[in-house]
Amino acid sequence: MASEIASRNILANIKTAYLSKMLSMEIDWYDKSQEQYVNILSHDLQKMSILFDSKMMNVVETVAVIFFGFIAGLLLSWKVALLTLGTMTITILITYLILKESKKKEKPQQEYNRKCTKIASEVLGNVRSFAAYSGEYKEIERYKSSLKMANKHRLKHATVISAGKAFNCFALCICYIAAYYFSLLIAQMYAIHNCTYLLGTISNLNVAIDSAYRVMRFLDSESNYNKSIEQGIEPDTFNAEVSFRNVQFFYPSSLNRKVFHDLTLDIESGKVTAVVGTSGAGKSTIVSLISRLYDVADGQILIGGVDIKKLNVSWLRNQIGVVGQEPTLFDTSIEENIRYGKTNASLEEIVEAAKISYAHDFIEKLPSGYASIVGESGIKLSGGQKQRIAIARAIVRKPKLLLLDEATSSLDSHSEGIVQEALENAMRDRTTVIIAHRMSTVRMADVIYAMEEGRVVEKGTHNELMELGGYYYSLAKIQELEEKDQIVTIK
Ligand SMILES: Nc1ncnc2c1ncn2[C@@H]1O[C@H](COP(=O)(O)OP(=O)(O)OP(=O)(O)O)[C@@H](O)[C@H]1O
Repeated sequence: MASEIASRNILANIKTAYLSKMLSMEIDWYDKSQEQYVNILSHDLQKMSILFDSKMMNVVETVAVIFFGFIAGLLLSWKVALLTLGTMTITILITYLILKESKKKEKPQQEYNRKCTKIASEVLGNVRSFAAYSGEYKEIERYKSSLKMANKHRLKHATVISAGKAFNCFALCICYIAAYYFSLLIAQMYAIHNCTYLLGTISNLNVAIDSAYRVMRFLDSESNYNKSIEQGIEPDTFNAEVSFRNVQFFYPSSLNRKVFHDLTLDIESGKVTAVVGTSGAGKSTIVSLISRLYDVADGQILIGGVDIKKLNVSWLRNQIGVVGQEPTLFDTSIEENIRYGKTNASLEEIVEAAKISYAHDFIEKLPSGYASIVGESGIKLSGGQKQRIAIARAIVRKPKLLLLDEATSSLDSHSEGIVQEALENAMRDRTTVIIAHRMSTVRMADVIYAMEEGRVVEKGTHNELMELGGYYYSLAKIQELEEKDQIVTIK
């Protein structure tokens, strides 16, 4: 039993360390190797657990049986028949009770295991969102506590089963030994049974050792992200002025394709800057670089005049609010979903953020209000409602810089209207960068950059660029035609 407790704890620690390690990796690592390591999480950790399987503990039981065998042998004489009958009756009764109790204990254990799997898949599937909100540590804690609870219940369950097994072994010994007057035979039979089991698992053992080797090698590998979390300066104030200076960039997973050759652009503090362009022009990459999910290959990104590489990553991300195309909601309450933006936010702050993002009214109408559970990936809410919660999450931290990456593009025109209003409310008195396909969402921007294949081809206000009659103008006209086409098709 003690070895069972120890082995389960070791396995739980390895699982937590593995998830923590994955979350401590740079985003580019995810682009390259996440799939491979998720496989390890689901495959190798599973296989490796054979090393900690309770059946392996039968070796311990064998020793116990031999011991009890000798004790029982000493007791034998004229009471054999009575002893056998009595023991059998008690055994059946105890087995029934143990089975009943073990069923009860198994349920919570399974529930916590399911919770662990859910947390791991939520976290790994939305790693960019967690990085943006520095939420990985909170998740590791959640995973750890669920794993701890699963193990606690597993141990309760194992205790009941082990107690039953121990009693049955004892009872069996007494019965058989009493019948045959030959204790060692039974002990040997049991030992042979366990050896047979060990032989049967030899091939699995090889797989388990192999898997354990891979898991340990990964845990031993170096993670460069941790260093940057601890390093870097944290200026007293955040000046939301961003400058891209001759930036060259390629994604680590496709080194042969440069996204930016020589990108220079300025985001002025307190203004709304929009970036438009065809698909693949590099618009979203700008958002990833400002959040420092990746580092530039050459050139510089300056924030408030300081090279982004000199700033502390967590501090930087805490100053930024990001709203992406697909809102990432987690299967917890609305309140907790908004709190992801600021871990220590009070309920008042959460309500205030929800009011700004026009989410408060619909939240209040839900039966449990802010305590309503949103379901897996926010399934219980509409697209527009989810996006308004995502906006509340982005602004609860009162970010100096707001990055909106196609924040309305996945919505239908009805939801788009209200979300657009919520965004305009959120943008007030903030430096904002809008990445958008649709011209309607960028008209009001102070500056618009039109991009094509990683280069800025035009810069100006909507009116200036329309008058210019160039790239932006043609994008706007194409869109106008497409929208008309859609209206005709719908009619
Ligand atoms: N994680 C990644 N790994 C490798 N290449 C990527 C990655 N993300 C984007 N790219 C590539 O980088 C280029 C710029 O992508 P980006 O997403 O910035 O474009 P975009 O202008 O935002 O496009 P869209 O409007 O379709 O979202 C594209 O060629 C894209 O295929």
